[in-house]
Amino acid sequence: MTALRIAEIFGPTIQGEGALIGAPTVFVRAGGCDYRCSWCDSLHAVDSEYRHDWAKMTTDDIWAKVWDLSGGTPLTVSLSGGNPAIQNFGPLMSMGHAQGYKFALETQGSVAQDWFENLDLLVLSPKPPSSGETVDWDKFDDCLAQAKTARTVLKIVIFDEVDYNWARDVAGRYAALPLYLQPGNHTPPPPDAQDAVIDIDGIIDRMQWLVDKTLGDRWFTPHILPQLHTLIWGNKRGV
Ligand SMILES: C[S@@+](CC[C@H](N)C(=O)[O-])C[C@H]1O[C@@H](n2cnc3c(N)ncnc32)[C@H](O)[C@@H]1O
Ligand SMILES: Nc1nc2[nH]cc(C(=O)O)c2c(=O)[nH]1
Ligand code: SF4
Ligand SMILES: [Mg+2]
Repeated sequence: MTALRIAEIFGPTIQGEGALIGAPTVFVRAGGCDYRCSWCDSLHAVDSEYRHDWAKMTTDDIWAKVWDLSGGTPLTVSLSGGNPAIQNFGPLMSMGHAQGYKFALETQGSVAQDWFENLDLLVLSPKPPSSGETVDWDKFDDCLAQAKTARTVLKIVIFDEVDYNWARDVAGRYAALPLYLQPGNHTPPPPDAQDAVIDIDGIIDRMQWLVDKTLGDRWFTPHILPQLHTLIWGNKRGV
C-alpha cells in the first residue's frame, strides 16, 4: 500500500468554515501543496521546510486514527492540507463510506481526481489576487467536471476590495454553485503561528466591511462567514 504524506489528523472538532460550519468533524491534513499563498494559514502543511514533521501513513493507518478519534461513531471527515488533491484519498473514502462516514474535501481546484465524484462535499476555494497565485481555470473546470453530481460549493477568501471584485466576477461565472465568502486572517508564519496569536480585531473589521459591502451592493446570493475556529481558538493547531 502506498503511503500518504500527512501533516496532522485531529478532532473531533467543529468545522469552522463554509457550508458545514459547526458540524462535528475529524480533520485529515495532507502535507504538500502546489500553491504557496502569501497568506496561507496552514504553512506547516505546505512549506517543505516542515516536511520532516509530516508522517508517511498508509490508508489503513489513517483510517485507524480517524476511527480512534471518532470512537467508531460516523461523522464527516474533512480532507484538507496543503492540497489533499495531489494525493490519492479515494481508498480512504471507500473505507470510511463502508462504515457510514462522510467526506468533505478542501482544495483550491488546481488538480482534478476521479475520486472527487465520491465526495459528500467538494469545497473549491479559488485563490484571489491577494494570495499571489493565479488560477488556471481549465484545471478548475476539470475539478468541477470530475465532481460530476457530488455536492460542490465555492469558498472565496477576501482580504480587500480587489479580492471582492474578483469574487463577484468568479461568482457570476459559476452562478449555479453555492458561494461562501470568508474574510482573511493574517496568520504569523510558523513556528509563531502555533502561539495562537491572531489579529481578531482585524478579522472582525474585515467581516463587517465585507457584510456592509456585499449587502450595500445588493449582492444577496453569497453566505458570509468568518472562520469560527479562528475566533474561538486563534491559529492553534489541532482544533
Ligand atoms: C489551508 S487551506 C487547505 C486546502 C486547500 N489548499 C485550499 O486552499 O483550499 C483550507 C482553507 O483555508 C482557507 N485559508 C487559508 N489561509 C487563510 C487565511 N489566511 N484566512 C482565511 N482563510 C484562509 C483556504 O482558502 C481554504 O479554503
Ligand atoms: N475547526 C477547523 N475548521 C476548519 N475548516 C477548514 C480548516 C482547514 O484548515 O482546512 C479548518 C481547521 O483547521 N479547523
Ligand atoms: S492553496 Fe491552500 S494550503 Fe496551499 S498555500 Fe494556498 S491556502 Fe495554503
Ligand atoms: Mg485552516
